[in-house]
Amino acid sequence: MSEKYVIGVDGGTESLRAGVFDLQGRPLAFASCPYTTTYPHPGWAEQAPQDWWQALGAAVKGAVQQSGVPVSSIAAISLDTTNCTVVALDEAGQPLRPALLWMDMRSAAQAAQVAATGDIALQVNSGGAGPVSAEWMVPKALWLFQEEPETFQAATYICEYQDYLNFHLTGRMVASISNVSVRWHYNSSRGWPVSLLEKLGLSSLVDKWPRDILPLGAPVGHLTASAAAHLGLPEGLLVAQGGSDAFIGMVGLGVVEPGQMAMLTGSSHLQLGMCAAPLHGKGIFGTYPDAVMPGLHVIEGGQTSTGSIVRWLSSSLIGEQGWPGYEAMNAAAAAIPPGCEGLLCCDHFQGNRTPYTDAASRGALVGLTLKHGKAHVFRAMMEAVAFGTELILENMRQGGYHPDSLTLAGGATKSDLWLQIHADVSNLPLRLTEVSDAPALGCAILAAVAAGLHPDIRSAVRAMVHVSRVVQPNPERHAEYARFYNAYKALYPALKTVRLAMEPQQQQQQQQPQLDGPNSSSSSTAAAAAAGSGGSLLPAIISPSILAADFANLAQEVASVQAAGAEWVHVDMFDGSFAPNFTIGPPVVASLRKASSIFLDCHLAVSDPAKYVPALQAAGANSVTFQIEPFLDAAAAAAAGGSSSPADTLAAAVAAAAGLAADIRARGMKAAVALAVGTGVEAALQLVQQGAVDMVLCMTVECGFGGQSFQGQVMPKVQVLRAAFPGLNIQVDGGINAETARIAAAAGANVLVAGTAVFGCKAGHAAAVQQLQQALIQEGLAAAAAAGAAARTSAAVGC
Ligand SMILES: O=C(CO)[C@H](O)[C@H](O)COP(=O)(O)O
Repeated sequence: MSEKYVIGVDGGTESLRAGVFDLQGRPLAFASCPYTTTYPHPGWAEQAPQDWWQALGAAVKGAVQQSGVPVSSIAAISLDTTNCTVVALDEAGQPLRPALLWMDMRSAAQAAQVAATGDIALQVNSGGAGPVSAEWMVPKALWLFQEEPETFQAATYICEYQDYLNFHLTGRMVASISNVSVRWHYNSSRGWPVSLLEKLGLSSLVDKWPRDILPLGAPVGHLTASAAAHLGLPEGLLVAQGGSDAFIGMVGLGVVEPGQMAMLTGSSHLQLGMCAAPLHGKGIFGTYPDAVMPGLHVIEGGQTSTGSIVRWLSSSLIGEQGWPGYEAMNAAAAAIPPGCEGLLCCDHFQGNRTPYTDAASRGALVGLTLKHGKAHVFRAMMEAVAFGTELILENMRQGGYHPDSLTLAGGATKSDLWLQIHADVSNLPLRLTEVSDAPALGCAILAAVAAGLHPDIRSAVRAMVHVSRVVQPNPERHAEYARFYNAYKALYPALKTVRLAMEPQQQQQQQQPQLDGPNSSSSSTAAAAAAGSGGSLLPAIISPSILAADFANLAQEVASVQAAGAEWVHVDMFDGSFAPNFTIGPPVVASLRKASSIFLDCHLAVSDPAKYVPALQAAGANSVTFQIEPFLDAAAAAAAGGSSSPADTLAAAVAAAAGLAADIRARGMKAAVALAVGTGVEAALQLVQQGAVDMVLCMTVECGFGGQSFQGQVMPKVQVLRAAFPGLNIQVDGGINAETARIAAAAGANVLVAGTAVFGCKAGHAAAVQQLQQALIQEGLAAAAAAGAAARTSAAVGC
């Protein structure tokens, strides 16, 4: 059989690049063709689809010509594009207006409307905590619907750059599973986000989307005569389905097995990992089922400014005259020890995508002295980017995803020093592959699979992706970086406080509730960071208790408090035995889960909590809190009449409670322990010390009924826990209102459960949630100011 070749096309932001590859993945030739982006208004970014088509023809012809291979030996072509780049097309596929490029931000208001629906489809934005990005399909289509209704109505198709090209190549309108899963809120088990669109009054959008969704590497069709003439290829040539550029890059990097993670570096960093099971959580985008490999899920993290910071340093700050070149800078920076002799950088020059999802966050250089030079700044920036990556990975690990390696493509691979810093900080091997143009190779792989030249994607990857180098982490360096990484983690909450202090009052009010910590499912505030948490990423969370809600309208009540800014709801489950009331069981939790993506914070104030844990898992609970008293009572009963010391009895209770907590966690839920008003703090201290629980609930009323008065005598327990564990989630529940919230926050609580104060608030749920958030924020800011003053005083004394 004569040699066969495939073409991979990467439709990027600025240009389209085509490559001709052999079946071992070796590129024979590449050709690129640029196109123009226009910015008609601030935040808008548009491209002309006709330009893409011209660029495709020119680049493919150029690459084939340069490769020298006969066109008859080309077996298939596949392409990826930027995403989500939205086009509105008529029946013939002609654009009705310029395309809204992926980075187009005009639909920010629509994105907020999408987020306010609280629909289950939004699970892929930080586990439902959002925010929704204006870059994505539904906000962009909603903008067209609201702002250009005539275009929306006239459009036969509202789809992607990808779909436009495939339609003109083959005459077939199909979507890629990759694009629709990652940016259209499509879910391969639930289908189109029908309930989301219904809530937006946008149900007609589904009819404008391509009807068929193809997996990667599936045949789309064959080149039409006119397309073949345009590309200089034979009519009838097979076209294989590609998808979103970065996600196809995963294939080109050989990232197709669970645990593997791709890191695409350039002006930004994108982390894309393969997971065996679905996973959702704060600060995590995805997981997207089947988006790349059938049966696997893709997890996504991202840093908005990475290579761009280094470029800013060289071109804007230092300038051509003073910049000795990357080689010299790398050599000088390599001679500086980890931690840059006290210089620490925050890489958020363009905000933070994950884990904080805070567009307003900003960069910083902290610890500057007259000794520091440009090589220190250069290294501090590289370290900051590596710390930012590690924070994303740490957040993913806490959610249950453990990457085993990073496979890199892009600009960062040019610096050996930067690679080693990444490997050391994250303690992971870094793999580099022979073909750095991973998206184009990914397309070539998909083309080869569609043509039957390799049996499936995995085999094709084995044959066509070759690891050229592995950078191993240095465990000693990893340990050395721990201190600086922890300092980096303290930067975001500290800088947020500084930023708020610099902003006008009104802006502060708007921003404070968005101070998100990555490891919760909540809005968070500066309060916890300032309340003695030592700069940890502790969130501040409002968890309205549905005990005070209208039980006949629970779904609406929950949607309403979520829209009001609460990202947890507290579900009190009393059995009439432990607590003198009989409330809700797992079936209600299951119904709530169907209706909402909100974080379900379930409190089992029952005599036998273990009995309900499997049912709560099946129901979709996110967190299970159990009372410690049944364990204390059981241990005391077992010890009665024997010779056990009180310490032994306590240890037995703690061991049994830790066993239940482990079971809860093994089932994928957070585990928490609750203390009744009169119960001492010792067992909780031991459970936290052992790392057995994620949160301690200090009840501030006796369990049973809402509407009771806050019992302030509980606060010393909160203070003891906070002093011992700065990073612990401490919840208070009972009689919490704006006034008592301040007392609890000042003591160190960062998770407030409030029933009557939220559901009984005459001014509405939003006003109630905001009041509670403000109480936390003001306590936090006051504490931060005090901490800052103390720090300034000691520095002055030191002088
Ligand atoms: O657990 C509870 C009572 O056992 C309730 O969650 C708690 O009391 C909240 O209600 P309120 O804010 O009305 O006091």
